Amino acid sequence: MSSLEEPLSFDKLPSMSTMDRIQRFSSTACRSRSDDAAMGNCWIEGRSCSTSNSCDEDYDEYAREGFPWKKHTRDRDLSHGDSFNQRTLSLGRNHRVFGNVCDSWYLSDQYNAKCNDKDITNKFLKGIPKFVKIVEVGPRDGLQNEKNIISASVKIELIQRLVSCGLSVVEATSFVSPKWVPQLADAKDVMEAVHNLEGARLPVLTPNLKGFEAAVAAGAKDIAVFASASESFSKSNINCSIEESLVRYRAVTRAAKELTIPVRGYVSCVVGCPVEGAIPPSRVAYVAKELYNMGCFEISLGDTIGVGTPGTVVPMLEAVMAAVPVEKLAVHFHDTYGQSLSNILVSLQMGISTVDSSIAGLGGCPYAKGASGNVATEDVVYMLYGLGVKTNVDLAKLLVTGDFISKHLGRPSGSKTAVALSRVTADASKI
Ligand SMILES: CC(C)(COP(=O)([O-])OP(=O)([O-])OC[C@H]1O[C@@H](n2cnc3c(N)ncnc32)[C@H](O)[C@@H]1OP(=O)([O-])[O-])[C@@H](O)C(=O)NCCC(=O)NCCSC(=O)C[C@@](C)(O)CC(=O)[O-]
Repeated sequence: MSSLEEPLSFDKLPSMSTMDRIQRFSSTACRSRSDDAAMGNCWIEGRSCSTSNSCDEDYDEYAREGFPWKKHTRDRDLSHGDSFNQRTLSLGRNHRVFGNVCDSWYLSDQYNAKCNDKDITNKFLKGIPKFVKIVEVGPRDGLQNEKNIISASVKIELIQRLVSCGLSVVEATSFVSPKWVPQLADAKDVMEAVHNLEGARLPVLTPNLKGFEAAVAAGAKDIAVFASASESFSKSNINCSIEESLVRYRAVTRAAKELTIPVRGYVSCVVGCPVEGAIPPSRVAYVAKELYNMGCFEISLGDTIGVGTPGTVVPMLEAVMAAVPVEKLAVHFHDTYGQSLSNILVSLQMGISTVDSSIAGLGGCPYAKGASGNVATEDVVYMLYGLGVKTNVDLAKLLVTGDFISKHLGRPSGSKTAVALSRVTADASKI
């Protein structure tokens, strides 16, 4: 067995000190074009930076950009197509770590050689957006199902760390009944502590006007409402029918509009329901359209129990896209059957450019039996990097953040990328 295949113990997950070691081990932060060629690196459709200064310029250009909500539109307009270079991976000035590690370790010639073939790239990847907005749901969806109560201070630090990773949207908590979701009973404390954080939107879930008012009082500037395409799930999750929930959410969106608070809408069980089984795409489209019509600026389509495959996700998306513009849609996959990344890939190919994910693959809904964690943010960022899609998220910092919360929860990360990279960094430290 090679060292890369050796089982990994939890204590080998990347920590701050491991990342420091990587930084020391890495060569230059931004190699010349000729070096890139020598390494066989491949920037799909992209320009690679020629000097470390040019990398800094690239960084500055991004740092000057407007608020991340706008970034998506702007990036899609870029004609020079710089979709894949080191700044994509690591935007922090002092955190070019992972880009270097990638260069020397993970994206070696054998994995990259083929992507020089433009025909293949165009045939399979041409519909994919150049920029994907990641909506981090770890502090809310990721933690809501945890049995042991996590302190507000850990939640607050988690949110701060996630924002510092470059994530432009971090769902912070839920203003729901503490009897229904005890883990998030501290929503007020968490929101009051983070609401002034700069650089990211911090939406919170609100199931009714009571939750909306509490959220606003705690400083929330973005909210989300959550409906379902399954009657049974609606009943078990929010104790009302789909239609009753839509009535409540109309009241919430009206109140939010008066305060110019943006509202995101979720549709749960878009592929399957633990009670009803398969859900017809037309029902998902109906609920998505209702949320859109009441003013939700974005509709996130949740495969709550993670049963979807590209075979079921594509028809569902086709139905929804006939009712709601594709640029208003997001996808939200749980990884119960290991299908999330393939489902995300087909969603991107169909033009979706907003993806929900959760640090370290945390997650699960307390009212969806059998639901496992969300797709891990680290895995999504890694895949998007490989596709040459910009995210502006710093993978090195994500790894450290995933390590932080996994240690607090006392279990290994659910991110395959985090586990794999921890092996490599452990190997690097032995050299
Ligand atoms: C919707 C309710 C409140 C209805 O629950 P209910 O029991 O029908 O509500 P009620 O109006 O009869 O009130 C019962 C008690 O709850 C209180 N209450 C009422 N509203 C609130 C509120 N906002 N905040 C705090 N307290 C509230 C209310 O004051 C009262 O308190 P009591 O008088 O008994 O002391 C309840 O079912 C609930 O809180 N459900 C939330 C469940 C939840 O959070 N599920 C997870 C999120 S959804 C999800 O994870 C899926 C998603 C989004 O990630 C996408 C995907 O993967 O599919």
